[in-house]
Amino acid sequence: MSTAAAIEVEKLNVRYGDFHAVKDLSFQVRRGEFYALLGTNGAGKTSALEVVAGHRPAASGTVRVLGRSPQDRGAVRPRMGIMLQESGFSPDLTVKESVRLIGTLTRRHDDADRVLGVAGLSRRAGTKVSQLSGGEKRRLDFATAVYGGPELLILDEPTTGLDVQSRDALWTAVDRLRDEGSTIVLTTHYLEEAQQRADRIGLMHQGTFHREGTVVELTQTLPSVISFALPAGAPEPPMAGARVDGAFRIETFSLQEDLYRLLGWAHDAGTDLRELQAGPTRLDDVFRAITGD
Ligand SMILES: Nc1ncnc2c1ncn2[C@@H]1O[C@H](COP(=O)(O)OP(=O)(O)OP(=O)(O)O)[C@@H](O)[C@H]1O
Repeated sequence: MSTAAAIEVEKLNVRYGDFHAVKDLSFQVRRGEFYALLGTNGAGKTSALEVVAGHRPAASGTVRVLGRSPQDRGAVRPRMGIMLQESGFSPDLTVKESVRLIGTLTRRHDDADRVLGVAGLSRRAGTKVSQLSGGEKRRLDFATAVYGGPELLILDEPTTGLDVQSRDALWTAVDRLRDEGSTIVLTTHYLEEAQQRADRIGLMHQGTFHREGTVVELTQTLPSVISFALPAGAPEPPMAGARVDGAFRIETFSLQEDLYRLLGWAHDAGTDLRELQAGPTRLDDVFRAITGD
């Protein structure tokens, strides 16, 4: 395995008793890359990231983080920020104390007030963790993950439960870290978050990858769709397509070309293309295709 990668996972297996949650999963995240691990509920994303974070042992397989074993916490934790789905803060500590404690435990250095500002928690600095709302706890998780501007940032569903402003603030902070060269690994069920930012995406279902690639590589595996309706008595359109409830639905890998042809035909025939819709394949479509829904 090369040491140029931020994360190297090879044939990772995670088991819970008899249940095989992650099956022979292999992937690499390059340094400076934004990598999104997407998938269905229970696909095994968190289980895989917990191994990468050093929180869970693998049943088998090899995992290297920044060239080290994730179990080598003394070497890895100062360089890696982690926001998993469940935080383990002491309820009696204040927000600021919690951030400082994580800094001490991970041996990362930063200005606690700066980080609380980034996470929108400045006014909550002296509040006990037990008195935070769900969204505020999530922001505290984020604050501790970005404390010290880590080289590698792991974000497991970071925006779940956050209001729009908090989400925007989180992405601003992540984008800044990325501009500074940090590697980002994200899981999310908001596919547009990944579609907008990820350099590459791994799509997981039932413990393993079904696809991996850039957004363009993933979406070009499925056709785009052109749909429209025609007025009564109009001639047949120039390309074959399915007819659903009187509307035409044409699947194509040459969207622009076919659209051009269709518009030319409608113009020449003097026909309206009613409710015309045409759009590139979205990540949601690829996602639905792998899960068979
Ligand atoms: N501690 C555990 N004991 C037993 N089974 C578990 C445990 N943790 C997770 N699982 C099971 O392993 C599978 C993978 O769970 P995991 O949390 O890794 O999925 P995920 O892809 O992160 O899902 P989600 O998108 O719903 O968060 C699920 O079927 C889950 O029920």
